[in-house]
Amino acid sequence: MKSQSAIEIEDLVVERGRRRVLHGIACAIPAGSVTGLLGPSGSGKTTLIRAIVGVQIVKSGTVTVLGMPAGSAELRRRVGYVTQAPSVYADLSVRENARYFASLYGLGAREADQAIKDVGLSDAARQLVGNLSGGQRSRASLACAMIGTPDVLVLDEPTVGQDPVLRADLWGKFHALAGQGTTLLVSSHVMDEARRCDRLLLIREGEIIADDTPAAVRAAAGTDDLEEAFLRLIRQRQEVAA
Ligand SMILES: Nc1ncnc2c1ncn2[C@@H]1O[C@H](COP(=O)(O)OP(=O)(O)OP(=O)(O)O)[C@@H](O)[C@H]1O
Repeated sequence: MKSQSAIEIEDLVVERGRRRVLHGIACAIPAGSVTGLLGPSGSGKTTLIRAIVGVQIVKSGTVTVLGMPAGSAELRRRVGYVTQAPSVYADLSVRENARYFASLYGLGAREADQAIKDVGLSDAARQLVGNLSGGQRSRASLACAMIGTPDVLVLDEPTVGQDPVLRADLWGKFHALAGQGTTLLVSSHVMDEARRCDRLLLIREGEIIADDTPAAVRAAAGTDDLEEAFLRLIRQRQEVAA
């Protein structure tokens, strides 16, 4: 059976600062999976994410999330979004932040503490967020976004600044959430993270150049190395265009 799509994008065109940055993107992101959005800096990852969470003005095209137009009021509680800039209160402790976000969902201390544990921040739970390292702060944001188990969780470069052990733990957590039915879209410009995804969307200069499983991307490019595969797919496109 074909898995249902949680996010569907058709002919999406976005202009920023009078420059076209997404050129007619079309893709479908299956429900209950971890999809990696990978591409170089400036390729349009954050812009695409902004369109999915409904905060980006689009020139044309459609973005449908859980069967509704992106940005619909009903999606607010069902879609979690972690931006690159931490979105937690610096003058509250990690625990106070988590409990505050839990209260918005009618949840309590138990769920808040579990989310803190899930991102490996239990030891820092009493610290003010303003006193944390950058990597710890972004994990605090992630914990708050995971509370309430949204149906769709969109994470913009969530593993930047994390050490390799924590990165592996976080990816484990992403897959556990997907196993429970959450659809995750995780952006990264680190190709090493691509192998950890169920599916990949490779984006370059505002165009999708691959939308498949890591294994299929490797096979299409004829290499086991995903970074090399990305380069080969770019070259293939350039040859076709020439
Ligand atoms: N507010 C803005 N006004 C004008 N142009 C913008 C704005 N924000 C981004 N851009 C441009 O849009 C393009 C896509 O940017 P975007 O932030 O989506 O890329 P990205 O892939 O997320 O990059 P990074 O990995 O560095 O975060 C870039 O060329 C960028 O310069």
